[in-house]
Order: sequence, then structure tokens, then C-alpha cells
Amino acid sequence: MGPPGSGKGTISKRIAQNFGLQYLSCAEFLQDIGTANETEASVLVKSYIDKRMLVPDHVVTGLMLPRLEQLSGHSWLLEGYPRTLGQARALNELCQLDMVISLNIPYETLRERLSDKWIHPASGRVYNMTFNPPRVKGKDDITGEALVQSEDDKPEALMTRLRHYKDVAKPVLDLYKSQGILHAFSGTDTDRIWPYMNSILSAKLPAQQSESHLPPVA
Ligand SMILES: Nc1nc2c(ncn2[C@@H]2O[C@H](COP(=O)(O)OP(=O)(O)OP(=O)(O)O)[C@@H](O)[C@H]2O)c(=O)[nH]1
Ligand SMILES: Nc1ccn([C@@H]2O[C@H](COP(=O)(O)O)[C@@H](O)[C@H]2O)c(=O)n1
Repeated sequence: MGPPGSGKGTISKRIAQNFGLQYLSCAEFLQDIGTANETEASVLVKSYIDKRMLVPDHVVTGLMLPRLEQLSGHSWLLEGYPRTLGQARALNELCQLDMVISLNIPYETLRERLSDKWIHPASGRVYNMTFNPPRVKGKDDITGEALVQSEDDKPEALMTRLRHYKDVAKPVLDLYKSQGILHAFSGTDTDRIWPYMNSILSAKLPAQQSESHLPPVA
């Protein structure tokens, strides 16, 4: 968990890779559903994503929980779900989480990072002109296609997203705190937070697993 630009995507991928966890990003999962063949669910999901609004709890939960059930037997890392207390309660019904990570990053750092964030829309690959720049300016490393900046990452949008995050995340963080599974990390640099996170995760997780790919979406 963390506000926009806090490095959730960057750090989740690093954790998943280092500890051999199955990684599931809710935003990417919803994006895939929204662009898949037209069904009632895909049209509904797309309508929210296009407006950059949260898909209602019952819809996102109805999609995510069956996906997680397909991963039973694997250790997984979720990013972007649960976002609301309703989603957290629904997830609790399915399983007991081992650990929840929360990123506390100062506002000025979020603003700077996001103003420098570029994405390759088709793949979701994320770049930052100082932290992890593309090999060729403005082009995706793999496809060579153009990178874009999201409207969501502009300073005006950031304030709104931040306010919304604070309101919605607080009860979720409180719940996980009361369960004793919340680990918060503060700082301005992912690479400086990482060693602390790595050491806590190493103590919690069994020997590294070797799985690297998610089973396909049914
Ligand atoms: N300068 C700098 N940029 C970073 C650091 N860590 C991550 N970034 C970049 O900051 C931007 C935001 O990181 P993300 O991992 O996309 O953050 P997020 O929390 O998933 O963001 P949202 O999808 O907006 O919620 C990206 O462009 C990253 O490449 C860091 O330590 N320093
Ligand atoms: N639990 C969630 C997570 C994401 N969404 C939708 O995805 C968009 C992008 O999410 P970010 O995590 O990158 O901010 C977001 O604007 C929502 O449309 C969702 O609905 N529910």
C-alpha cells in the first residue's frame, strides 16, 4: 500500500523477483479485463478505468478473489488490492495475509517522481528519467514504441489522488495494524528502503521459490 508514486509497482516487482512470489497487480489485471473481449464485466471495468475511478468493491472483489483462488498453492504478492476497507474485509474471508507493506514517502518526492514518470501503455512498463531511464529517451526498451506521461501523474491530479488515498487507505491500514501484520517503510529512495524490507521479508519468507510466471487468466 502507498500513495501514488510511492513506488508500489517498482518495489512489488523487486520483491516478487527476489523472493520468487507470484505477482498480481490489480490495476494491470483490471486493465487486461477492460481490454479483453466485450463482456458485461469488461465494459463495466473499462468505464471506471477510463474515468480513473475505483471499480466498485463488489465488482473488483468478484474478479480478484477467483483469480487468487487459482493461485492457491503458490505464495503471492498483491499490489493495488485491497484498496478499500470493503475489499480488505472480503480478502480476509478468503485468507489470512502474512504481511502488508505500507510505503510512506514525502509529498515532494512523490511529485518529483511522478513528473518524471513515463510509461509504455501497452505493457505497463514504467520508467523514470532519473531513477530508471529508458535506453533511448522517450522509447520503450523492448518495443521501441513511444513512452507517454499519464494525466494522472500531473501535479493537479496528484493532489486529488493523494487526498482520496488518505481517506480510503486509513481504515485499511488500521485494520492491518490491529492484526499485527502491517510493516511501514519511510524514505525518499527505493534503493535505501530496500535493504530494510529485504531483511524483514527474508526473516518471514521460507527459502526462495522458483516460480516466475502466473498461471494464465482462466
Ligand atoms: N527518483 C526516483 N524515482 C523512483 C524511485 N523509486 C521509484 N521511482 C520512480 O517513481 C515513479 C513511481 O513509481 P511507481 O513504482 O510507478 O509507483 P506506484 O506507487 O506504483 O505509482 P502509482 O501507479 O501512480 O500508484 C516511477 O517512475 C518509478 O520509476 C526512487 O527511489 N527515486
Ligand atoms: N483496487 C483497485 C486498483 C485499481 N483500480 C483501477 O486501476 C486504476 C489504476 O490503479 P493505480 O493503482 O495505478 O492507481 C485506478 O484508477 C482504478 O481505475 C481499481 O479500480 N481498484
